[in-house]
Amino acid sequence: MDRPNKPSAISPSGTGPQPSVHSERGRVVASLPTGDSVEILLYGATVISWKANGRENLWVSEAAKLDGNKPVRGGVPIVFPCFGPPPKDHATGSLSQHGFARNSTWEYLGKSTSESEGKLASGGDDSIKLDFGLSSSQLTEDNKKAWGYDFALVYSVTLKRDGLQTMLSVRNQGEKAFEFQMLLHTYFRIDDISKVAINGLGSTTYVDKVLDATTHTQSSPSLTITGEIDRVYSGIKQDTTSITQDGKPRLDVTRDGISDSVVWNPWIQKAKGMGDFEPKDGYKNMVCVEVGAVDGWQKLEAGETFEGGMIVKSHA
Ligand SMILES: O=P(O)(O)OC[C@H]1O[C@H](O)[C@H](O)[C@@H](O)[C@@H]1O
Repeated sequence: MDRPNKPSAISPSGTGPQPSVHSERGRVVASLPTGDSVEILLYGATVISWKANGRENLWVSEAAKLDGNKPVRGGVPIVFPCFGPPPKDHATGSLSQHGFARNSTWEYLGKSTSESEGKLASGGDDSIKLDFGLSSSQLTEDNKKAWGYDFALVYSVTLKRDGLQTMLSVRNQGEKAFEFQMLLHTYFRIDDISKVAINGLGSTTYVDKVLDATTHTQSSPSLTITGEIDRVYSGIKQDTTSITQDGKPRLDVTRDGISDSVVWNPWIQKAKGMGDFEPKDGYKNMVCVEVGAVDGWQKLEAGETFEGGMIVKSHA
């Protein structure tokens, strides 16, 4: 497949410590001189750790399978080409819930570094971009049979000193148009769900999958979570959805090229029902704020490319 970003060696600019990237045993770990780091499994191209300001920002279940047997319960699984159980009468109808991207093994395409405006005092590079690819030829025979389109995904994960950027590019390399949905199913780690508020979704319409699967409009600018929640917000006007903890900014999630978001917390009963969700009271320490294109379908004609992703900022 095409490699849009040719892997480059990390340039030894400046005199201070340099960013580092290690790739071994099915995972890639990158760190900045600040100590911020990101870790990605080739299985699903799942980001399983993102540390900034000395703090882990992603929640991963203690019982998550990291051996390629099951999508990871936590981190940032990639949902593609269908969200949820696919409708039987759609071209994705024979795929499993959330599609195959999260349980396929991706290829590591390489790294590149750059110096953004706020250059580190040490003079070193202050961002590392890691690219991962998945194309139709890498799918299992079953998935190829279930969704026989010629596609190429490139997932770019950029660790910057002021945040994490993830971007999914979907290219139709075949001759037939196809339809898809995509979502970055991010499990954020938080201290205490009872002290968290989610802002930036006011006046937005959402489908409430817990209540009645019908459309509602959020009246309050600030959402607090006191029980199971599974809402699909679409056509969000504000680019940024922010998570506050104890009234203080904790994480800002900015959508890039996409305008839908899912807010999910399984709460007590659903957490109990998931074999790979541990500890059982872990629902108090996580909230999924997922960005994507899941309202209807994105249609890609032959030769077309779609791009959508997020930029997340973690407050100290
Ligand atoms: O258990 P999974 O297949 O990973 O799905 C976990 C959750 O993903 C999304 O947030 C959906 O909106 C939920 O309905 C679903 O329960």
